[in-house]
Amino acid sequence: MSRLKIQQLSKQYANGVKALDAVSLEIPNGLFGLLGPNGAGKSSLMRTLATLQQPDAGTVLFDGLNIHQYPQQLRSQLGYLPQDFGVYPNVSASELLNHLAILKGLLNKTERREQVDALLQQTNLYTVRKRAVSTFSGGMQQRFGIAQALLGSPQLIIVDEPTAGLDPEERNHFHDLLSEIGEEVVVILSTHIVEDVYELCPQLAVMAQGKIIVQGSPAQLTAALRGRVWSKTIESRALTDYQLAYTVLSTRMLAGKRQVLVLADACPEPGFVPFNPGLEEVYFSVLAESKPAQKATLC
Ligand SMILES: Nc1ncnc2c1ncn2[C@@H]1O[C@H](COP(=O)(O)OP(=O)(O)OP(=O)(O)O)[C@@H](O)[C@H]1O
Repeated sequence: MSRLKIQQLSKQYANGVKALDAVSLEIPNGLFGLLGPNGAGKSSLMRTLATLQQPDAGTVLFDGLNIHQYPQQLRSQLGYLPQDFGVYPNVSASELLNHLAILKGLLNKTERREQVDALLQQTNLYTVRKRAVSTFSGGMQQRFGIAQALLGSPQLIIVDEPTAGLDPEERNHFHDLLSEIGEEVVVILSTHIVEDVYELCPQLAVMAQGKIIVQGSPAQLTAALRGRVWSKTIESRALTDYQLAYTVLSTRMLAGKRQVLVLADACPEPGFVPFNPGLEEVYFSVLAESKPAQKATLC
C-alpha cells in the first residue's frame, strides 16, 4: 500500500527553470530508487518532499497528511540527508549527533544517549565517536549523515545522492546501512548511479527534465525492454557512424574490441545480435527516448 502519494507536483524557479513538471508517484514502504541524470529535478523533488520548499502546484500526502499544509507534523517523522550535507563544525561525532538529537526533539537525556550510541554503532562510527566529524573521510561523513537522518526513528527517510564520490568499499558499506534500515519505513534514494538502485531498490522511477518517465520494479522495466536492445562489435573508428545512424545506448571495450548497444525495435543491420538488457540499458533507453529530438531508427 502506498504511504506517500505525490500528485501533479510542479515547481518553477525564479529563473524560469521548470524543475518539476506534474510529478506523480505512489511510494510504498521499503527502499524506492529515484534515478536521473544531473539536472533532472531529483534534488528539487527531495527538497519539496522534505518541506524545505513549497511546490507551485500539486499535493503530497504522507499517511494521508498533506505535508505542505502541516509541515511540522511531517518534519517530526522525517529523516533527511541532503546532497550537500558536507560541511561540519569542528566537534566530535557523538557531541554533534547529541546536539542534532536535541534539535530533533529527543529531550530525555538517557534515551537520547542510548539512541546516539546505538546509531554510532549501527553506522560503524562508535570507535571514532570522539573524533571531529570534519576530519572524517567522505564515506564516514556520509555514514554520519545517515546516523543523523535516523535520529528519532523517522517514518520517511530521504537520501539525496549519498554515494556520489565514495570509493567502492565505502559504497558497499553505505548500501549495507541503507538495506538495514527496515521495511516498515519509506526510504527514497535519489541517485544517478544505476547500481545503487539495482542493488537496493525493489521499486524505482526514472526522472528526466522534471518528469517521471517510467516507474516499476527492475524486473518489470527490464522485461519491457527485452527484444529492443542489440549488440555489435565494431571498429572504434566506426563509432561516430553508428551514433549518427542509430540510438546508441552505450559503448564499452571488451577484450580490446568496441561493443555498441543500440536501441531498435528490430535488428538494425546484419551483425547485430539481441542483447539481454539490464537496468543500465533501461536507464539509458529511457533517457534517449525522453530527449525531444529523436533519431529515426533505420530498421
Ligand atoms: N534554487 C534554484 N534556483 C534556480 N534553478 C534551480 C535551483 N535549484 C535547481 N535549479 C535548476 O533546476 C533543475 C533541476 O535541478 P535539481 O538540482 O533538482 O536536479 P538534480 O536531478 O538533483 O541534479 P543534480 O544531481 O545535478 O543536483 C536544474 O536545471 C537546476 O539548475
